[in-house]
Amino acid sequence: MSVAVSGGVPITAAQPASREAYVEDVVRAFTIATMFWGIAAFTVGVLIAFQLAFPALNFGLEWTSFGRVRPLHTSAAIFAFGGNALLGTSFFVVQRTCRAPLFGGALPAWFIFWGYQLFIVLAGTGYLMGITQGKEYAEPEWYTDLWLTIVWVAYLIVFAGTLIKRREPHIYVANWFYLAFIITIAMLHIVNNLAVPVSFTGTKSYGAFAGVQDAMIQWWYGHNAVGFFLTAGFLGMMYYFIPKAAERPVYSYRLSIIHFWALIFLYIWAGPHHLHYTALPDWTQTLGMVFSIMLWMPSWGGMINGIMTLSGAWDKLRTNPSLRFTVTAVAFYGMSTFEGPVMSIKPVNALSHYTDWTIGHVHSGALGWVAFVTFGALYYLVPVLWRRKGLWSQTLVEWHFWTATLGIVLYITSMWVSGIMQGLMWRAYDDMGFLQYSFVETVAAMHPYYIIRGMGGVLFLTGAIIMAFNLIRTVKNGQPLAEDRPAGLVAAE
Ligand code: HEM
Ligand code: HEM
Ligand SMILES: [Cu+2]
Repeated sequence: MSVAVSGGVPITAAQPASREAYVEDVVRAFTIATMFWGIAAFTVGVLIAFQLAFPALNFGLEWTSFGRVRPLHTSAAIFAFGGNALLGTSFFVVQRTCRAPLFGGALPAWFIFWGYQLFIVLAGTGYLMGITQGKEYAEPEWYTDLWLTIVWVAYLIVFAGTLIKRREPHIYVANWFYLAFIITIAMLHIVNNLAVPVSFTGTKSYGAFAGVQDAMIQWWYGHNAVGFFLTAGFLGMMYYFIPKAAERPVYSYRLSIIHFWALIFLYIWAGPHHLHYTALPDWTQTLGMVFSIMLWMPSWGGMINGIMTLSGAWDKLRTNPSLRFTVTAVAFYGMSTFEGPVMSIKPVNALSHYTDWTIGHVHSGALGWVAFVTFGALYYLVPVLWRRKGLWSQTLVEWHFWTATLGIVLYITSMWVSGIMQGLMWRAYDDMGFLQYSFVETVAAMHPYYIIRGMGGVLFLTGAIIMAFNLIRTVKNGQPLAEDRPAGLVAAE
């Protein structure tokens, strides 16, 4: 079936496959890396969740303290788990929708794979040793940043090169989103990490910006890391894997183009919603708020397009393991992109900022959207890449789905309650005009919610381990496809 063919000469499966083959070994490696880093990131997430409930788990050591392990979690989740998923699926999708093997063949792709893993290890080990720039989601020091820049440029060349030598007249919409992700992340990474190293043999550097300009650049980066790493790239995934699994064309091609450009144009301006009530000029904060509210529309445009692609194929939701996850992911995407604009409204942010409400918002996006869409992609990819008839166990998919969903619900609801309670306790005054609660009283009040969140994390992690087991079994014991389909270039798919 072809989701990508539009216009031009219709290509049929009968057309002889070319001698060239898709580069698939690297995609298989990225798939394994995604699974591996996912479990690592969730495990560290569970650890820091329980550290907040039981400080003894810091073990009194600097290397295992919350302050060092937290960035390990965020980077492992976003860049190692999310990043490997994005790189791997983008290489899979761009080849099939362009009917062209990767530009440059397997070698540059392997360089990107190992280069990216090296970046992850350099970053992670640095954090544990206390090497950090102190910028959230951009913690790695200058040498790691430089290395990532080299790998990323190679990635851009391979991806764009494949698009250029495509054999399809049109560039399928998933690739638009992947390309926007690659280009924008390059720009954000370079500007936010402009720094002068103290020496070439040392790890320390000083950033190019200072004061409020530094804050502005950092949150221009941070917000757009959400917009382009955690959103645009994963929308690319949505636009390939939902239509493929549903065996239906995208609901509206026109909507996909409109919400693409609207998303890109609006996201870039919304960063100041991270700096409400700071030294940032007031008009800038209002600008960030207005653009955030407008962002609601293109976000929901994407959600509608993803969900409506199922119209006429709703029954597949029951039987197709991949769709189950991707469609639930899109629903969570809709939820977190509704919550985000609400939280960007200044009086709302006055309550939510610094509280667990933000943490809940983050994880409804991270667990519900980013991780679920990735799980859906993995359930689709593994049988295809390893030429298996289907997954080893449908029942285990069912178990994964429900443990993970329950885990997310526990995580998000406990953070809503604790976040709003935290915000209200901080601002409560007594009759005499004194603060009603000391800070430590608000910390103690959080305790039960931190335990609930931790248990949610355990469920989510358990689900991921079930998935890994099922996928490994699929590779090892799954029924091979009767006819080993050649990896040659057939009709764009
Ligand atoms: C088992 C699953 C997970 C658990 C238990 C977990 C737990 C946590 C905890 C306890 C924190 C620190 C909260 C605080 O400082 O108060 C945190 C922060 C964070 N996590 Fe997770 N996490 C999980 C999965 C993920 C995933 C899959 C992603 C991304 C794809 C992610 C992204 C983040 C981010 C971005 C932050 C920083 C939030 C902020 O500063 O506002 N997490 N996580
Ligand atoms: C229309 C879409 C969205 C808008 C307008 C939005 C808005 C916001 C706002 C206002 C905050 C709180 C800032 C603060 O008080 O410090 C926030 C935090 C955050 N959001 Fe969103 N959000 C959106 C979607 C998403 C999605 C889909 C994800 C994840 C996939 C996400 C991830 C995050 C993260 C990681 C933070 C925490 C940043 C930090 O302080 O470390 N957001 N967002
Ligand atoms: Cu933001």
